[in-house]
Amino acid sequence: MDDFSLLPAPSDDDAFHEECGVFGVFGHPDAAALTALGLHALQHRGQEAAGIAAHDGRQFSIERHVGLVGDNFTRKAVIDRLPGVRAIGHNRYSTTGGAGLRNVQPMFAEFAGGGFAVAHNGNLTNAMALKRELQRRGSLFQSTSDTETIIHLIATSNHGRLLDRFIDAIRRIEGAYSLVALSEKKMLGCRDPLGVRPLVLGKLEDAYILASETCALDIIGASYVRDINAGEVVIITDEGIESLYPFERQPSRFCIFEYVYFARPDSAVDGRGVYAVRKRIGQELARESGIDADIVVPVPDSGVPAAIGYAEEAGIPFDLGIIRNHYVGRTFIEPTDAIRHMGVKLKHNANRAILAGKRVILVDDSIVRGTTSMKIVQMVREAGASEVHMRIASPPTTDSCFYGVDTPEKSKLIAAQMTVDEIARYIKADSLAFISIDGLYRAVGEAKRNGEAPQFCDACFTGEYPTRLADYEDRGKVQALPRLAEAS
Ligand SMILES: O=P(O)(O)OC[C@H]1O[C@H](OP(=O)(O)OP(=O)(O)O)[C@H](O)[C@@H]1O
Ligand SMILES: NC(=O)CC[C@H](N)C(=O)O
Ligand code: SF4
Ligand SMILES: [Mg+2]
Repeated sequence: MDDFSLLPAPSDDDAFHEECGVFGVFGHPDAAALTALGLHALQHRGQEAAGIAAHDGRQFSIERHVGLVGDNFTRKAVIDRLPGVRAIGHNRYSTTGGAGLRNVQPMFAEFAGGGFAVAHNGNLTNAMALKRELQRRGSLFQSTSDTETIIHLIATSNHGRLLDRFIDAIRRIEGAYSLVALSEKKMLGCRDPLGVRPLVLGKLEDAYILASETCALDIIGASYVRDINAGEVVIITDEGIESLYPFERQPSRFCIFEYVYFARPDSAVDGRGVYAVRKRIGQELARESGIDADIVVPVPDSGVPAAIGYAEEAGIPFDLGIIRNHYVGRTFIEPTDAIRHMGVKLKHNANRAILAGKRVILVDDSIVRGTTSMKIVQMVREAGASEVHMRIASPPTTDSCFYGVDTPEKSKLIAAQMTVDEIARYIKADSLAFISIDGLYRAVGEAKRNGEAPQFCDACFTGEYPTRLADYEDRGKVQALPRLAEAS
């Protein structure tokens, strides 16, 4: 029977969740410690689990833990168990397979030719079809993650050298992947042919660094060299760095939502500074849907740069009318149902002194289910605001992501069910406006969206997916459970 668990598990939570972060160091005596720091800088990309694999020239060692980097990779004893000048690491937010330990990355395999560890940000859209085929040919899967298919494709490839086997494998997978891998002699970095997920190259003294975002280079004092290109494989050895393009070249389709929400504002991804893009989104929003008001208030933290841009463009004062509690981890669970239904203000609270009697423009990055916006609008009104206008720094989210972002299924996305006016009534805002898709493209530096050949992946706003969705199209045909019950 087939395994439905390879389909992205739709999030049951309120919002968009993060994806994953990858990091690698080749040629530094503190490789594992630097990797722990890099993963800490990338913690926003995934908080479920983290792992580091290192190689000391003779053997691999690996540590994988459920939980945060800071809770598991700060002790010297842990870093000492990861010796060597080469290491790779991963922060996980699961998109395929459960959150249990067997799916935590990096994944490791003992091939006939040596050990191999791989860390993956993204999500494969044909992993289930490949898994079925591989299982029929005898592959024994140890996890329910999509990433493991890459390992079996390498193991069963007809090619000889590991690099050729790796290339053979990535030519068979579809979807989104930024990979960092470690073999006996090499570190590999690679982005899928459309470059949906980010990956940058850095240098620290003689060491090469690979990271999802530049903020992970900054934390270790590494310099930014360049982005890995869409469809590029870089091979880092003691001799230096080489690059290959094993796919037919095609225009890239970087995830535009990285600029809206996922990436850290102090990062540059795919060649653009995230903070500057977010401010420009706010400016575009103010031009497109400006309204008379007394203050512009961000929904912290993700709404802040767009709100600053909005306020600047509109000439309306910016103020922190909502304060965020920074100690609310993503995993805080309200202790009882009764308390959960009270809509406890765990994360945000109104700053009454700022809001009372004011006409308020609230700026947030996105509306997914509408839960956050509804709570915040109510909170701002209860604090005495005379009007509440909501402005959103992305177009309506109408479709799910299959490329490494954990989104609710389409039926749970409020913008897939309601018009903008209906959403405004639902969240009880005096007015509501989303940035237009062309406004978003202007903010990232394009004149407008090219409808024939969009410059980015924007499928969660347009429903136009840049790849086939083979597993999703097959979803009716398969069984619903992984064979082994998983703790998550
Ligand atoms: O419409 P909803 O389903 O409520 O989701 C939308 C909210 O989800 C995200 O925030 P989240 O609270 O996940 O994290 P953040 O603190 O990083 O903004 C996003 O920034 C919106 O505020
Ligand atoms: N969010 C991600 O990039 C997840 C990577 C991979 N699909 C997993 O579930 O482990
Ligand atoms: S569907 Fe949305 S979140 Fe997913 S890769 Fe495309 S733009 Fe990014
Ligand atoms: Mg938010």
